[in-house]
Amino acid sequence: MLLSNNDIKRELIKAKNLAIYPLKVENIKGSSINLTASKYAWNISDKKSAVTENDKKIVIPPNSTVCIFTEEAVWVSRRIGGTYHPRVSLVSKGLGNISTTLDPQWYGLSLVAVNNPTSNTVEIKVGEAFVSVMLYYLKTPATKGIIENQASRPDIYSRFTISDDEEIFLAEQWHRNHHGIVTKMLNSESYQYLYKDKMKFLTSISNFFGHNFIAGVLGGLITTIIGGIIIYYLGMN
Ligand SMILES: Nc1ccn([C@H]2C[C@H](O)[C@@H](COP(=O)(O)OP(=O)(O)OP(=O)(O)O)O2)c(=O)n1
Repeated sequence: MLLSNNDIKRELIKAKNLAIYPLKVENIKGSSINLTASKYAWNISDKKSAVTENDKKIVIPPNSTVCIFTEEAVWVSRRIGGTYHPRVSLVSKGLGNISTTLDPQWYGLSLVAVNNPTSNTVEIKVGEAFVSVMLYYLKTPATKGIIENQASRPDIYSRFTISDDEEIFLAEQWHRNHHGIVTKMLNSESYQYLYKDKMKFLTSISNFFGHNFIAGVLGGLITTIIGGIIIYYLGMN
C-alpha cells in the first residue's frame, strides 16, 4: 500500500518505521517525498566533482551522467520499501534518472544517478528537490537483518575523486546508522513543527467534542439511537 502525505507524516512522528534528516516538511507531497540535491556530486566519466566552485550548482554536461548525493538521509524499517522517481521539472529539461529501489531496513544518504542525453549542459541547484521517493507498506515485514548495501554507498562513491572535505562529510556517523538518523530527526525544528501541528489538530478535535452544546447534541443522538434499538427489539418480542 502506497503511503500518502498523512501516512508519511504519521510515520515520521512515530519514528518507528521511518526517519528522514534533514526533514523538509514542505517536500512531503500527496503520495511521495521529494529529496534535495547536495553539493556532493561527481561526473561518472572523469570521476571529478560536478559542483561549481561556489558550491551553488551541479553541472551536467551533454551526454553525461552525474551521481548526486541527496542532502537527506533516510531510514526505513522492515515494514517499508520504496522507489525513486525523477521529478517532472527535471524530465522536462531533458534529464532523466534511472528509477531505483529503496530496500526495507535501508539507512543512509541516497546516491542518485542523473543522466543528460541532450546536447545542452543542464544545471541543478544545490538544495533543489530533484527526486521523489514513493514509500510502500510491505504486506509482511522483510526478513530481519538482511541489509545488502552499506550506508551511503561507499562501494560506489569510492570510485570518484573525493576531496578531503567530501571524505570528512561522507564519513560522518549520523547518516551511516539508523540511530543517528532517528536522533537527528527527533531533535530537529521541523520534527517539532510536525509534532506540534499534530497536537494542535488533536486539541482542536477534543475541544470540538468537549464543547457543551456539541456534547449535548451527540449525547442526545446516541441516546435516541440506543433507545430506538431497544424499543425495536421490545416491539419484536
Ligand atoms: N538512487 C539510489 C537508490 C537506492 N539507494 C540505496 C537504497 C537501497 O536500499 C540501496 C540498494 O539499492 P539497489 O539494491 O538497487 O542497489 P545495487 O545496485 O547495489 O543492487 P544489489 O543490492 O542488488 O547489489 O541503495 C541509493 O543510495 N541511491
